[in-house]
Amino acid sequence: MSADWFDQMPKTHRWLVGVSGGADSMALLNLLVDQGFRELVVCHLNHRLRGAAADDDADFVANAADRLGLSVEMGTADVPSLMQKSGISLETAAREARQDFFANCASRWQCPRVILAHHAEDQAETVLWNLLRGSHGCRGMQRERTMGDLTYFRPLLGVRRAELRDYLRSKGLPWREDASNAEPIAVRNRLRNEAMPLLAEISGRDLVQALGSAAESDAGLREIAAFALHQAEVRDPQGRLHLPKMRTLPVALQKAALVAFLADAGVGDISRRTISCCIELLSPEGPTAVDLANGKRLRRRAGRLLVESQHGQELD
Ligand SMILES: Nc1ncnc2c1ncn2[C@@H]1O[C@H](COP(=O)(O)OP(=O)(O)OP(=O)(O)O)[C@@H](O)[C@H]1O
Repeated sequence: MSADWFDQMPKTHRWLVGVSGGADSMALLNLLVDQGFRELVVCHLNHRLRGAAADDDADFVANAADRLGLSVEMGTADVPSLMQKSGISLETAAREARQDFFANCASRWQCPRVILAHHAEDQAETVLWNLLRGSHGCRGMQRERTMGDLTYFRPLLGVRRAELRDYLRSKGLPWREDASNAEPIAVRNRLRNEAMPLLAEISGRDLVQALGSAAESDAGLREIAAFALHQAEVRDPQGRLHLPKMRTLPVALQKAALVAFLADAGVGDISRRTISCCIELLSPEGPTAVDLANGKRLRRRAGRLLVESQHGQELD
């Protein structure tokens, strides 16, 4: 199971592990211990979403860490009021609360590395959801992703959910079942419980494998594009996009350059539509600016493309 990752990573370094108490993260935790990772900090956030069951999850995780002789970080977040305050979905609020929690754990433990238990089914659902939302490409989660000062690792992206459960059963290890996973409340749950089984039935294909391969191909294309763009020196020393050089590139590479540039500038949700609008900035006769998410704008100025804040200041 992902033996390459477990072999390559330094086992004596400290690592934070995100553990909800569910089967996936319990399997991850025990696999890491089996593989000889010694300096693990088990991090659990109580989202305060499921009353007493959430408190039981927290106790369960704390006890499991204790039995394994590992350090623990327990946090709480008020996800319902976060949703209300910012008008965001439950999933987004929970994810943002977890990111803040991991960032705090990282600074307390002086450890900028977090391991998460996303697996092959999670990857397939992510690709499908991104496709449905109109994202650029068949984008999945990355095995390694740096956000700010923190790097997230997902060594189980190629491992099936059933394999993780089999592993836990074979070792007689318990886990907590999250009742909300079976409820059709969140989009992800509907994709998992309704759309994916239906699509698999209709196509007669292993959908998880097919979507996982699509994500891998997409990641490969992004790597090739990054290499070609580096060779073409499309970024100036300030990191802006150099328009005369951009204009010499095939359209697919122009789009790849825009996607990478916007991602680096922290523009989330880069849709196919956004990229089609931005590509028009390459033409001297086209518009001079395109509105992006969060009040940001992409602007053409003096032969370069740059990202501005809503106050017209250039962003680094
Ligand atoms: N409450 C939490 N505290 C700490 N880490 C979490 C928590 N919830 C999720 N994670 C981490 O983020 C990963 C992805 O979250 P997701 O909600 O998709 O998983 P999950 O359905 O809770 O899975 P699991 O079976 O691992 O509990 C988890 O596998 C785990 O590593």
